Amino acid sequence: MGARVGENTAAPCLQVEGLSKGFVVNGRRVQALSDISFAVRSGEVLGILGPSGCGKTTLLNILAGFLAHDQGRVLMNQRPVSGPGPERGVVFQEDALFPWLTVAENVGFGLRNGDGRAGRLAKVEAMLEMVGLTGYGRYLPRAISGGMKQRVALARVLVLGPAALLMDEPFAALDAQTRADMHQLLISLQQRLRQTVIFVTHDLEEAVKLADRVLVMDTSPGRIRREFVVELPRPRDLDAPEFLALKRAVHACLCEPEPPQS
Ligand SMILES: Nc1ncnc2c1ncn2[C@@H]1O[C@H](COP(=O)(O)OP(=O)(O)OP(=O)(O)O)[C@@H](O)[C@H]1O
Repeated sequence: MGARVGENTAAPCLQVEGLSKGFVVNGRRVQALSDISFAVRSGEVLGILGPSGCGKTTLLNILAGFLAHDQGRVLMNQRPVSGPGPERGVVFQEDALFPWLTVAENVGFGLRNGDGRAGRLAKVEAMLEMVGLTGYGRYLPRAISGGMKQRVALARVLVLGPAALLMDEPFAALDAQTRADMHQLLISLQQRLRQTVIFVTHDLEEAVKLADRVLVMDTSPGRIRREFVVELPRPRDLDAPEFLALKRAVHACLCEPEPPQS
């Protein structure tokens, strides 16, 4: 078995056991993921860090149920994941909003009619307030900035109350200041909602800044190399010696040569 981490959990929200996935490209098999195992506690923020091509998106797509795996299993609240489900909300790098719908309509899109119109509007308003977009409900996506679009994308998922939020490099396309603002937003949302979050990134600082635990991945095939527990209070002081020491340790891990393939 590969690295197995996060087992000291009372009630795992999400469990991944012995997960492998390959693709056939031009008649050649590419092993994207090999024997990945980890667990995520309810309310935990897990960062999955690795270089381009290590299988981060493939892993997230499997957790989301968009992609089938070859071996192993994924359990969400003890039930096998066999496709997409409302208990797993996904935010992508690109905002993927409906351009013809307003901000409020985008956020309310997945809400069920059972809430009634007033109930839906109230939920949407509350969520817009939570992501700092009060007053922007009537705007179309083309009239707001990239960072605001990502806030809408986040609100659209969170309004459905998912048990786990899955994020695929959600801030990679944003400029540095907007990215820092989004980090702040995610930290405050997580503190308010105690939301379970799993995000993949190739940005070392982002991983150490946001996560309770960071899993560092190997490439070819994608495997978990090591786990780092981040026991630093939030919001994290990026200049604190403990933060810098952890960043150095994660960086050194990323720079280690890949182990020989078995
Ligand atoms: N649909 C696919 N068909 C064939 N090969 C694929 C497919 N999706 C991913 N791969 C291969 O699987 C490996 C992992 O790709 P993946 O996109 O998951 O990595 P990543 O870590 O997310 O990379 P990046 O950070 O560049 O987005 C790569 O070798 C990639 O070429």
